[in-house]
Amino acid sequence: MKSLLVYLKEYKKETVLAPLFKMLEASFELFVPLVMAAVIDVGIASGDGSYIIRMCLVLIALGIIGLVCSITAQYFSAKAAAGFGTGVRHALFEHIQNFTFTEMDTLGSSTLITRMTSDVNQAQSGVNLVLRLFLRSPFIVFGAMIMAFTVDAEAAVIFVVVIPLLSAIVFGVMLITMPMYRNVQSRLDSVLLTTRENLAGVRVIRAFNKEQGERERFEKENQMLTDAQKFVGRISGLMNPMTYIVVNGGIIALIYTGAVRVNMGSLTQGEVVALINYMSQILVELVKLANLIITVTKAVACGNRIENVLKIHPDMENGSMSWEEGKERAEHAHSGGADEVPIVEFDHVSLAYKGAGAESLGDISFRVMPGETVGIIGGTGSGKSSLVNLIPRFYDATGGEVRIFGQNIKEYDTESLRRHIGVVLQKAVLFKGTVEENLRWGNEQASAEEIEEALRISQAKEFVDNKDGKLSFRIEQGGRNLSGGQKQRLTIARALVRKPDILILDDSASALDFATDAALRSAIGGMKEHPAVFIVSQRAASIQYVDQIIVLDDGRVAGKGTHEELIRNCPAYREIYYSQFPKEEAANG
Ligand SMILES: Nc1ncnc2c1ncn2[C@@H]1O[C@H](COP(=O)(O)OP(=O)(O)OP(=O)(O)O)[C@@H](O)[C@H]1O
Repeated sequence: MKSLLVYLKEYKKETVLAPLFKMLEASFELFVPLVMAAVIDVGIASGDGSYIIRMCLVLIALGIIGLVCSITAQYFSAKAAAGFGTGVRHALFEHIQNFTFTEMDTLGSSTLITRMTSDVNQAQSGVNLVLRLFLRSPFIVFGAMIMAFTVDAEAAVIFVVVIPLLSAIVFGVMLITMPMYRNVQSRLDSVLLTTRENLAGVRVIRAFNKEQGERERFEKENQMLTDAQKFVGRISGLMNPMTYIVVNGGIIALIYTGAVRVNMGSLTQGEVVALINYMSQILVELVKLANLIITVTKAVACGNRIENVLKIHPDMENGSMSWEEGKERAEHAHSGGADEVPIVEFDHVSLAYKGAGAESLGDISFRVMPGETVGIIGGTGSGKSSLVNLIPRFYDATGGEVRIFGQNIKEYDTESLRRHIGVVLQKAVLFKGTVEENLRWGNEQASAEEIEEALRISQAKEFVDNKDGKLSFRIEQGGRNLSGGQKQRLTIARALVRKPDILILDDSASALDFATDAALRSAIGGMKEHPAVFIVSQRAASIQYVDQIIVLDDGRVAGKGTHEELIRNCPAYREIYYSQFPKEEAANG
């Protein structure tokens, strides 16, 4: 939590003024019992009405001044806490943007959402409360004790016994509950994860009649959260009765001692009332302190969870070479007489995901020249997506080397690298906004002609033209007002608007009919500045005519070459091909 306090730096003035005004309020509060004692001992004892009225006016003045101080403190603490929360949220968001896919996989998005929202809110309330109470409450507790000593040292000994006892209870509860709040937060993560999964997959759940199972899963997670909260609540709940018992015991002792000492003539009635008032003030303040400690305990637990995310440094180091620099080097070497340098080269590449035992890719080697089209085919889980994900450096190879223009991909600045790669992922994701806004994600500066061209190549032009408002047609969240095929075509257009040097289509034509898929491939083939294209597909027809096909089987290259070569030499390819085109059909075709 400590390192988060830097986000209060901009609010130094507020962090000083808020506790100071609270202390000022507390100082006025400490005088109230003395004024009341004077009203009883002087005003009432001598029947002096005007004295009583004057003292009552003093009490009202003390109250008003205290209120003004309190409101001012509240203003400063709220300002500092809100600024702190905004700063932390901003830093967390920025930090998460730098996470690699590996970190995102490890942490999971639901815990990151909890940390960005409820954890930050909790830490913010902690800061707000601390600024107001961390000086005020101990000040009143010790101030009231000192005032009690000035009233009557002998009776005040009771305070010396009561305060440490109360402190022991308060701090004891705090120490016990601290780790429990951490547990509560992680249970909250699980509930959010279940909720998110349920909401994201609501159609599938209904289609498979799994509502009951999902309900039970949610209830189980929710029950575990409730149990954890109840348990910690019970322990925290012990604090108030325990503190009240001790304080009321103290008041009884005070009334008894006071009565004896009033009888002896060494204490006045007003002074006994003042002592009881001080004891009550201490009780109220300790209850506030206890609540403060509970809030702070939660805030620290939440702050630590935020800090743990901020402490994660992406294990992917960014290089400094720009795409243009890499390309220039390659061209320079070629014009100097060397062979043309491949735009992408895999040299004995392997990949084992973090936490996964086995390798998902092993010993993969191939070279792709600029403008070439490569097809990647293989059964489900054979590693096709894993392979193409290494090209924009979504993951780093755990063995071997991926090279772009002959340079290790790790030498490149990832931003520059990704600017030249158009990726169309398996799952078409669009954002709420117009068609044009979505396409401009690919390139904000794209001209109207470039957008039209991208729509034409991706076979999306016709359906966009038929939509109300055409490019201004509003896409709903997640693209739910578009069909699967329309979404896929728009995500392809978005990647094309970027005019990439490498275009990766990861099973991104799966929702298109054969004719549209063929028209798409032919339009990509006819592009003026033809990028190197990687087509990942389960359909042999989609990759049959490409320059090079890589056949993957269980993370290994089972074959590499043109369609004709593979039909002759690669049993795995033959099996896939003939399962989709029975021999007679293939022979006739
Ligand atoms: N982020 C990840 N973390 C851990 N393991 C992963 C991750 N992504 C993929 N894998 C594993 O790597 C292997 C290859 O998966 P990959 O998605 O690359 O296959 P694929 O050939 O693209 O499959 P499909 O055609 O079904 O999309 C699988 O065993 C999968 O479980």
